[in-house]
Amino acid sequence: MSAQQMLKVFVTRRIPQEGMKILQNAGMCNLSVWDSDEPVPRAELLKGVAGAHGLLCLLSDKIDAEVLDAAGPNLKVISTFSVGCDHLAIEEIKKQGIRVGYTPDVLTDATAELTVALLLATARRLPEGVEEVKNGGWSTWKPLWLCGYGLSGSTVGVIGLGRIGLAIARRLKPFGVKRLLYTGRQPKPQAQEVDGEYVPLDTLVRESDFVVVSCSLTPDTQGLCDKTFFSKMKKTSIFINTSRGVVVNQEDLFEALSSGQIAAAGLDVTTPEPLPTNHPLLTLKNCVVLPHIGSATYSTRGVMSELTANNLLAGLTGSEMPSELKL
Ligand SMILES: O=C(O)[C@H](O)CO
Repeated sequence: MSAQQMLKVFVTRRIPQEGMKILQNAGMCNLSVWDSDEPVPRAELLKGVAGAHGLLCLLSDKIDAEVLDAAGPNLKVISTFSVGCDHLAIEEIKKQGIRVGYTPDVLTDATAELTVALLLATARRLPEGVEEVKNGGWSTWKPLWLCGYGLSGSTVGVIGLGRIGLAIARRLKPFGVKRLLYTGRQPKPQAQEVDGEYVPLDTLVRESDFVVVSCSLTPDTQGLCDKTFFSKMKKTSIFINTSRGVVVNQEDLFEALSSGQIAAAGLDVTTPEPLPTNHPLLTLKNCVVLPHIGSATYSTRGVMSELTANNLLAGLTGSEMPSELKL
């Protein structure tokens, strides 16, 4: 391709080299990269995207009408380095005939593993235990010290038995989980594999010892876990969220945790991200907060990078994408 025919691509962050190599070797992209580990400032995003044919973005970039306007009519494809697409103004994007690539499947295992790790860390109070060892709080073995809750014989409720929800359920079952409840828009045939019982949300919340949120963020799930929701949970139950922070009303969660309405919570996602270090949730011993690391294994991030690059190239050439979001 001649220099004039090269297609402009704006990449909003430094991404793993697997994807960068694919873009560089394609020989059709005039690449402009926000070469930093930190998010691109809004003004730079608007400047960088101007005239672009392709945009490779992250979940921390809000891609709305303003960005699409700044990009102009060349923009053919947006490829996001994420499975979640709630940062994209889908209706606007669809109206403008822009294709969207995303990264389902490749991060399912990593995210499910992290969810199990977070659930166990929260239920068995691992961060508290580690802290006590360091600060001299470990005086001797005591019968009731640092006791938590186990999965054996328990009821687990998964909100959203999609790819990741099912992978979580699959991993939890061998811990001796007695009942596996799930909710969602409709029953899923694949739930049979984990003996999943499709129940109304109200039943799931009331009967589960562990409530695991694994749904996508939609208008229906935004703020789903609120005061009423927490008030129905058992006092001994554990709440886990590895989907999106906005699914939870954090003030209501704080109240539920600090009043003893529920036993503990483990969150890999919050609102905002990062959660300010003076946030009330961080003052609670029974709340374990991680910095959105569900998919953070080296290999997963490498494969996500590859897939994001291949989606982008397919969008630029008008061919079939490995993973295209159906708009
Ligand atoms: O949407 C995603 O991809 C996850 O939240 C991070 O990998």
